[in-house]
Amino acid sequence: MNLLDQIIASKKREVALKKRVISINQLENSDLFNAKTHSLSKSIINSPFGIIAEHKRRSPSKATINHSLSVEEVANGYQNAGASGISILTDSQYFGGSLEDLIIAKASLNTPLLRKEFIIDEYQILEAKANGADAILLIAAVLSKEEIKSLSEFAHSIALEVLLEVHNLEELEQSIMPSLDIIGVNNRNLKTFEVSLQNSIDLVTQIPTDFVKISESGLNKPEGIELLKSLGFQGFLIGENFMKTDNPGAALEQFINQLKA
Ligand SMILES: O=P(O)(O)OC[C@@H](O)[C@@H](O)c1c[nH]c2ccccc12
Repeated sequence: MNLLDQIIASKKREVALKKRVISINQLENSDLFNAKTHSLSKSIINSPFGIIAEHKRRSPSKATINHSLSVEEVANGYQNAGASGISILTDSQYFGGSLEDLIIAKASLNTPLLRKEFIIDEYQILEAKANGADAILLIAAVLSKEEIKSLSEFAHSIALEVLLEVHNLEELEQSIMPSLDIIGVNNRNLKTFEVSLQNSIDLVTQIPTDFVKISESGLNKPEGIELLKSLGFQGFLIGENFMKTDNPGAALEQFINQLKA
């Protein structure tokens, strides 16, 4: 079993347990559930570089990245630096995140928030809304076409946008459908952790124009962003490059300044 299979197997157990602790009714009655959402896709297109900056304490491929800063500090730093969106990893077992991180980020921000999670069940989409997310991630590598359809339509029914992550042409062709807002090409293969910008370069022309296009993972050089932008990407999801510093917000600001230069 590869790591991605292990993550999904433990996610299934986690969701089953959580359903017994917090009911759907409780989620739907939470204050944030009925709060107005902000459009991540619009925020990306309305900005010259559309950077979604990620809060990420650790990852299976890198172990510790940054455990010393509060999510509040990181998220505020990102917002002040001009992030178009902020991605909050909520998986605890492999990434050291939590839904509480999302609530804390939401409390001080008006930048669109992405719940970064391995979503396999509608329950997690309700949780995303109840904890302040504006958008959810769906990963094509772990979902069937039918699942992507029903989960994305469900997200739209509660005013959340959907980022679909693909890693190769097969995944893209199988899963493209109108109920998606943003298509993200992951440069990291979640099964082997290999990173290559070539994934983004190869797939960009295959993504229909009606979707916002973003490139994800392993991005750490302004030149890479400029190249990908010239090929048609409108947004960029970046975590480790900022999180590995003592001041992720300042690192983002510096990165954006280099892009403008
Ligand atoms: O830290 P990086 O290399 O800049 O990558 C950010 C983001 O793309 C990555 O965390 C990610 C992309 N898809 C995911 C799916 C699950 C967990 C994490 C991810």
